[in-house]
Amino acid sequence: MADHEDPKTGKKNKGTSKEVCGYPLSIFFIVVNEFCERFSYYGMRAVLVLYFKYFLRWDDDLATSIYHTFVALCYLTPILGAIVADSWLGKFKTIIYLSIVYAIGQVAMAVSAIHDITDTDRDGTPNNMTFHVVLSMVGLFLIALGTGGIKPCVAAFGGDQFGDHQERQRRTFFSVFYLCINGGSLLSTIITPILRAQNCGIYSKQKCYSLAFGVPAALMVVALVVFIVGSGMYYKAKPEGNIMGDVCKCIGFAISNRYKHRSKQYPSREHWMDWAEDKYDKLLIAQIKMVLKVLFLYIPLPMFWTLFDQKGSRWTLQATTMDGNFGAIVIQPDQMQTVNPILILTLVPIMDSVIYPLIKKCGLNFTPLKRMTVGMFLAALAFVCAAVVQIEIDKTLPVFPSNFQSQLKLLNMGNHPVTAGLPGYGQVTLQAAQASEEYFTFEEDQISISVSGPEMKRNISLIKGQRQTLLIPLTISDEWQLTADLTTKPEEGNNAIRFVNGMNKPVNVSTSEVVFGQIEKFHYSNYSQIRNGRATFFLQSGQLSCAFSRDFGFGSSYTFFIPSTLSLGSNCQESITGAEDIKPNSVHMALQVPQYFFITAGEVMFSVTGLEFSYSQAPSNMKAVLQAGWLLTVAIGNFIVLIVAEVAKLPKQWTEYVLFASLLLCVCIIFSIMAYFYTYIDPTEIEAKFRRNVGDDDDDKNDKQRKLEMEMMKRDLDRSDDEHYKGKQTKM
Ligand SMILES: CC(C)C[C@H](NC(=O)[C@@H](N)Cc1ccccc1)C(=O)O
Repeated sequence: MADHEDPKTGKKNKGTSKEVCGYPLSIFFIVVNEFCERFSYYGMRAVLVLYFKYFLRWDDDLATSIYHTFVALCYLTPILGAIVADSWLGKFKTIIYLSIVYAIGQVAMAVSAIHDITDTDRDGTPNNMTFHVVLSMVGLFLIALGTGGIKPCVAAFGGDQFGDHQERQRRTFFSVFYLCINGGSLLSTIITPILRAQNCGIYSKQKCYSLAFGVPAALMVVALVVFIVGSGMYYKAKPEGNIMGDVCKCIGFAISNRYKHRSKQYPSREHWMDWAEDKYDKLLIAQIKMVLKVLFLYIPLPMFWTLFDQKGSRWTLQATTMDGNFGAIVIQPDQMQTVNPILILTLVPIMDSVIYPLIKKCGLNFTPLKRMTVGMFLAALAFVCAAVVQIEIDKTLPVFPSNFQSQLKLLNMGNHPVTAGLPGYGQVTLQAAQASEEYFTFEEDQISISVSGPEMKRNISLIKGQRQTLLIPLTISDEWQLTADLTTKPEEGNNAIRFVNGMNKPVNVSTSEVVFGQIEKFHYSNYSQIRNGRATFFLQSGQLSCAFSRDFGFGSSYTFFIPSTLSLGSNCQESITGAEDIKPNSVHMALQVPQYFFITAGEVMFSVTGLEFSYSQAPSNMKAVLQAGWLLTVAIGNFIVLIVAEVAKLPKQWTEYVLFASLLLCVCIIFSIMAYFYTYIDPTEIEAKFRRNVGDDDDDKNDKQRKLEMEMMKRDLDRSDDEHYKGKQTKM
């Protein structure tokens, strides 16, 4: 039997697997597994909302709530996976079984997105939507169970591969692990939207969601195979029975025993958990103390994730009000999110090889808890940057009417100039086919407008809180029309475009992608969304057929007017005029880079460190449980986003950013105080001391001596130093 194998079990001992450059070879399989798994998870997530909206045909509200519930579930299930791993199956088997569940879930999603399965009339839309909804919900549930369940196990299992002599390598492993997470997620968030945009199908070609889910499913199978291939090389710590059950019973006993002995006649004990000593093993009590100490420290942490997870929601919404034209490339608002993994891939190596060593060289002891505090501070700073950007954006946003106001624009549909008298604004002259530059604001419910050339006078009813355009007709006998205009910026950085037909006959308008439909004479079309860039519009009315092109930025709204003078042979490019109802976004998306930089630098300091900290401070039999505790802070953070957004309905977005920054700053101060009183421990050392003591039980030591030793150990546990971080007593 090889000397790196346990003589009793024949299994590998910790830190004794084949090494490459001082690293156990087994971790190669673990990091590749993580890369593929994260590709699978983030790739599927990237197209999920669109799948809900355009395939299942759900409305925006339902799509976003199911999406957030799914994400929250993914961070709640780690606790299940961790309990199963630490108490029953062990991490290796848990990862294998839950990965199979996960892969089945991904395959279910891919199958649920094949429209041909229920498209009996072959019109391109599924005929039995229930089948697709049920299958996709089952798929998502299995994925949440799988991804969440294996998450705490994979990180802890990776940490397990290192021996006590490989402390430095283990820390590097957690950085590489984080790089793999972000490498996988970056690639998939770029690739799966491209796959989705393809057309596929047997009977009819539709957007290819099945491929966008199928590739992540395949990657999950690859992740599983890679993990199994490494099987012979892993150190597999054995689960120690129903540890979570024992922990709960032990805590329960300590509390009830303390209560029973509440009278002053009983001497107090150093720690409330010491009241369990009457019944429970001292080692178990020591391990529970370690876990509770860390979990207590985690209480303020969800606030970090509350800010962090707003990248995907609030910040993406902010980007929709910005200009994403970077010259050679145009960035869509949701693509800004890829800045995070890109920065992670650059910042992690820089931090590890330049910044941290430099800080060490300066003689500063930059302990994990200090790093996490700085990480929180940087995240708060990111939100201050977001607030500053928001203030800049607000300056460029249109002023929409309040609930006590209404706004009106005028559009002269005639061939001659007209002068309109508006209460409070005097005389406004409009050339033929011209619209007023701005909206006029009124507080009245009704106004009287007199127009000269031809003479007309009308009473106009206005709607509070609304914007309207008054179409001034060609002749007195024609109808006066009021359009309902937008009172919000168009979504997702698109441009809202509509047409007013000033001709005496209907006209059809379309682009290669959008059909405005037939617009009756003197009527207007609905708004249609046009993406940024150049768009060409085709007009067709009887014999008349022409086209004109316009360049669009982001978030604008235009009303294009088709004049009555347009006829066969007319040049549409020159004849069609456009009124700018909402100006395009003018604040550049590049201004979001500083906030992304600070939040990502914060993430590197907070999350990468926290991952390793959760491993290093956990007792050997509760490594996965503490990883799950760490991930639980992410789940709670996500819930806080929902609650705060609902409760604190602030009038201005920038004030909400400042509120979040201030909350995190307060939490950061509280955390730094808590961290100051935290003393790092070496769980292996403490556990070894307790075990040694149990082994020595047979020796004929007198009771007094043993009691003294136990006392010293207990004190050790409460005050122990972390030699890896300083060598002397290290706080914070
Ligand atoms: C929240 C998780 C505990 C940490 C980790 N996430 C990340 O590393 C993100 N930077 C990944 C990402 C990718 C694309 C867009 C936004 C974020 C994880 O997933 O394990």
